[in-house]
Amino acid sequence: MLTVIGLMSGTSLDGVDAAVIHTDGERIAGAGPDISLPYAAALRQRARRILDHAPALSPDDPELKAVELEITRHHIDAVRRLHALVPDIDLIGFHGQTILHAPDRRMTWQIGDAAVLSRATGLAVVHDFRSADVSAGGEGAPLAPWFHAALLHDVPGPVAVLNIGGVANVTFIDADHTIHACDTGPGNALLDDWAMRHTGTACDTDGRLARAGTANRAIVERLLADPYFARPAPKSLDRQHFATALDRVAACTPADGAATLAAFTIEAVRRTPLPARPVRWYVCGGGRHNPVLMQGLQAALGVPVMEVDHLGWNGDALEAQCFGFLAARSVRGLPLSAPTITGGPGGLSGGRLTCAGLMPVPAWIYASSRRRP
Ligand SMILES: Nc1ncnc2c1ncn2[C@@H]1O[C@H](COP(=O)(O)OP(=O)(O)OP(=O)(O)O)[C@@H](O)[C@H]1O
Ligand SMILES: CC(=O)N[C@H]1[C@@H]2OC[C@@H](O2)[C@@H](O)[C@@H]1O[C@H](C)C(=O)O
Repeated sequence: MLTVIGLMSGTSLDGVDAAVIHTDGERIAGAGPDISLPYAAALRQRARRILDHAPALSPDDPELKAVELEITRHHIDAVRRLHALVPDIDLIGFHGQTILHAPDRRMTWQIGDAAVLSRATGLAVVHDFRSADVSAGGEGAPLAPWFHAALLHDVPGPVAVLNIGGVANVTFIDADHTIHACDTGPGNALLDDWAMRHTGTACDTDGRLARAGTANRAIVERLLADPYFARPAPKSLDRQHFATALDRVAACTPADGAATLAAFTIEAVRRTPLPARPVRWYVCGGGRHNPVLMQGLQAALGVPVMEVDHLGWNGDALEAQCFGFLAARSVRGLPLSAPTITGGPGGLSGGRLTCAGLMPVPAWIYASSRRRP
């Protein structure tokens, strides 16, 4: 078993989540402490501008480099705090910040400097988890299903795990424990942008705005006419894929617009084609704190919908733990790709190892059964 710090900076751009996990990339022996370090509003805005302009940006763009360094600094800070609590860390799993995701153009771009993180912490870092799959023709996402399936190994299927982050993604585990996955559609990102526009807050806290409004069903149907929803899984999304949805609700009152965007997220989940009907849905990600989304999902799905916390999981640390787990998979050469998860070839591993902080490289890395893509 390795003791790994997993790091995630999600599409909501709210900050770094960091968590310690004990794992060999197949089983999970336990979890350690976790923390979240929020980005200040100014950094969120700068990161958001980078994300909005990413398709046209050069990798050497000075503002991109400055934001990348600032984001890396937050990750270093998060690792140092956890390392002080758990001294025997073997490895870091560093997702970075996705600023662009276009698998159809064989492109996925996560910023964050793994060499700087490794040097600053003295730890080996696995990063760039999605590129190998995308290069091989896969979606490069979602990757969390590997972790969800490991956590659910003794839970009878069919069940679904729904992650409501900026984008939402589902892991479906069938009765025979085969895994199917895809991004379902928007998560919180549109609601966050709408709330910022109308209330100046980073999200529709506790669904207060949406609860006061009425969803415009005609607009929801038009939004669901996006070709993404007709595509079969596996499939994945860029955070900005549905950005024009905000124009479609522009004439609504703030409350009705929020209710309509919440209904869009819910209806996209309901219409996601799955191999069988889950008997239960377990929800993780920040969207589970929004009661309008949770109650709407319960009504739409017609089977129990509960927070993953009911399973004893830590719903707020889950993605960070996941990238610790995936780092352990990576150094062991275990698959990160699968035809029914990312659409990439079965058996393909992923992630890149950087040991800039270590001289010599720890022996266990060579002792493990690493197979590089
Ligand atoms: N009390 C709350 N009420 C409403 N929404 C909330 C609340 N708490 C968190 N959220 C939502 O959760 C979001 C953060 O979720 P999360 O941390 O899962 O996102 P992420 O890690 O960026 O996502 P991704 O899975 O896309 O990488 C916030 O942007 C907000 O929309
Ligand atoms: C490209 C990218 O960063 N995708 C994220 C995003 O956030 C949610 C959804 O879109 C999912 O596909 C993925 O993250 C999770 C952790 C995943 O890979 O499973």
